[in-house]
Amino acid sequence: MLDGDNPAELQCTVVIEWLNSCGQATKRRLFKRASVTIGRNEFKEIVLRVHDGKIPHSFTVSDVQLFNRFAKDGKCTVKFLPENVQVLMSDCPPDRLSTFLKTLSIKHLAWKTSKCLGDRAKLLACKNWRFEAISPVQKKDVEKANAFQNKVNAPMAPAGHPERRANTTARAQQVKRPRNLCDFSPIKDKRPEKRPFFTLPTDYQLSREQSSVLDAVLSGKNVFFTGSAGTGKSFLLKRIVGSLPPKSTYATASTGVAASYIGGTTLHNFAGIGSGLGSLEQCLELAQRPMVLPNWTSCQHLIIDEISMVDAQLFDKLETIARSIKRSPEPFGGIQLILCGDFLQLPPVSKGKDNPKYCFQARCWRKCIHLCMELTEVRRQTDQAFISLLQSLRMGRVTEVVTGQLLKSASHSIERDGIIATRLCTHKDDVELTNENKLKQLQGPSRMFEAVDSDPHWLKLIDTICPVGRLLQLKVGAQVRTFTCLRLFYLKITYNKHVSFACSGLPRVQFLCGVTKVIKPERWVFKANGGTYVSRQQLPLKLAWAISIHKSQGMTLDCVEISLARVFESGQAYVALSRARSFEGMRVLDFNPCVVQANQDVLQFYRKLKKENVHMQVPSSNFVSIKNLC
Ligand SMILES: Nc1ncnc2c1ncn2[C@@H]1O[C@H](COP(=O)(O)OP(=O)(O)OP(=O)(O)O)[C@@H](O)[C@H]1O
Ligand SMILES: [Mg+2]
Repeated sequence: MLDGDNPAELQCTVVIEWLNSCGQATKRRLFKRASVTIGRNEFKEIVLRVHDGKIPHSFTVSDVQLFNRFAKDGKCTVKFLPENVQVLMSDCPPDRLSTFLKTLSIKHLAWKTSKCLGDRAKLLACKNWRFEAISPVQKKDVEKANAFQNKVNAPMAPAGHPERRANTTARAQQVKRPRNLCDFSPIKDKRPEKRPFFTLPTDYQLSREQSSVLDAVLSGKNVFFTGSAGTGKSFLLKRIVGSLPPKSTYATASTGVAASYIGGTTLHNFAGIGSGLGSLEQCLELAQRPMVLPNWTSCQHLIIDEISMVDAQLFDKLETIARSIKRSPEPFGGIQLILCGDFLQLPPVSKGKDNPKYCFQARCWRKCIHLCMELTEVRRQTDQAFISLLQSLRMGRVTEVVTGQLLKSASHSIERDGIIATRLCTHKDDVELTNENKLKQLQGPSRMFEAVDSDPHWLKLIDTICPVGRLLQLKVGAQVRTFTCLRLFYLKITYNKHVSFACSGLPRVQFLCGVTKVIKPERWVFKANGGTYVSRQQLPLKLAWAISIHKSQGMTLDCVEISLARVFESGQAYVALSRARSFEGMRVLDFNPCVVQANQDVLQFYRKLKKENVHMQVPSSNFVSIKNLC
């Protein structure tokens, strides 16, 4: 069971170090799992308490340094200057750590604006030691913290002016900031003056149904959650990744593109079993190589996105490997599974097999999954008529009205400002051909940009996970999509831009909104096996006249042309059509109702889940227990 919703409490590994005047630790205590809580003492001062269920250690947060450079990896250190003690926290769920630090920062600065008691007054007050949990951050706390920061940053009043003293006191009270390390208060002088330093800690909001999935995951259950395209499954997965302890959590997906959305790696790379087509013994041997074994031994929470593309045989193999390596008879060796995807989208890749089986048809599925949940609210599209059209296509139902609408869309004029719609193709060679031809048709010389990779040994992995290629050829007028690194791995994609070149030789991209920007190389960092970090530095661009439907799974597109004549998989047409944000932004070429197919086994599986739901009469209609199913 992991910690709940309290933003002033964290469950993590803690080391407390008592330092001497040279900064060396004279005493050290390790708490493998402790709760760190922000509270107040009997004098209403802010206190940080570390408790592992035995004797608590409490430190007053008066004069502190905070080292939070690695907060996104779930690590940070708080140094208490008067006591010369530091508390090192690690393996914190990154999102929770960020909220915790923000709460600490606001409460601490708000407290600094109040009247503090001196040591003598405290002695005279003769109060008993007390620790009470801190109240949630209120608007007034934020206002006080902002007022304090404004005072610190205000220009110095002239000597002798009454405000001079106030400035000086606030500056002196300001949290000490070590060089080259940012603390939890915003960096001084870099912000426009009028902007508040803090706002109420509002995490990006999950819908009610998304929250109930998160709760189920945090309660430790093995969860499979599904939902049609655009219901926010990957959005929620990112939040789940940020809410689990990083050391024991592995975020994976069946494809490299999907993995990069959630800041993870491919399931194959995590498992280290090559293609997974070898015998169980061979796969087990591969999984026990020194570079791979730590993945398995440290993994306690395994996340898999786009589960519809994971083959049943592979899932069964992984389950056996997990039990064997973990030496545990529990399903999946006791690893918590968080699986996500829509089985009515792309099926597992056949790799020579005639009829690959879906993951839910795996022998171990039933014993592995405790809960199946469904997200029902579509977030990608807002037009209800378009959402209904997509829903019937998902179920493989193509009425005459639907056919008529899709045929009509062929005449949609979606090009804007000379930008051609991105074409979604069924086959990879069509994509390459389209992009190459379009580039060739442009006048003028081309420029080649080569990536700088950290380690050629990991080239294959980098090529699979990194959204940008090693070589990028561009010409003036090329249509590209841009990828922006957000945080350590997450990326944001923007489409349909035109290229020219700046004097520096770097491409200048004109965005759809009219803004023009010179694009500089970015660095993508990935975790390879054995905990090594590998990276690629390259321009965050890719040619975007065409993308394959397989690569587009998980994307949202504003301006898209879809060619469905060579559809070869069930769910493929639905994946392509459901990428469009709006019906008006989509043009379907050569539509034929027979390309829309929903797999009968999947439909039956979903029907069973729904039926069970009715039997159980669970109030929330999307909450289903897997018990007695399949
Ligand atoms: N709670 C939310 N608040 C704001 N935006 C959201 C929320 N949930 C999802 N979205 C947005 O909805 C869009 C679709 O979300 P997402 O890509 O996660 O859907 P999905 O279910 O994974 O779709 P697919 O099955 O196609 O992969 C994204 O633009 C995402 O940012
Ligand atoms: Mg998704």
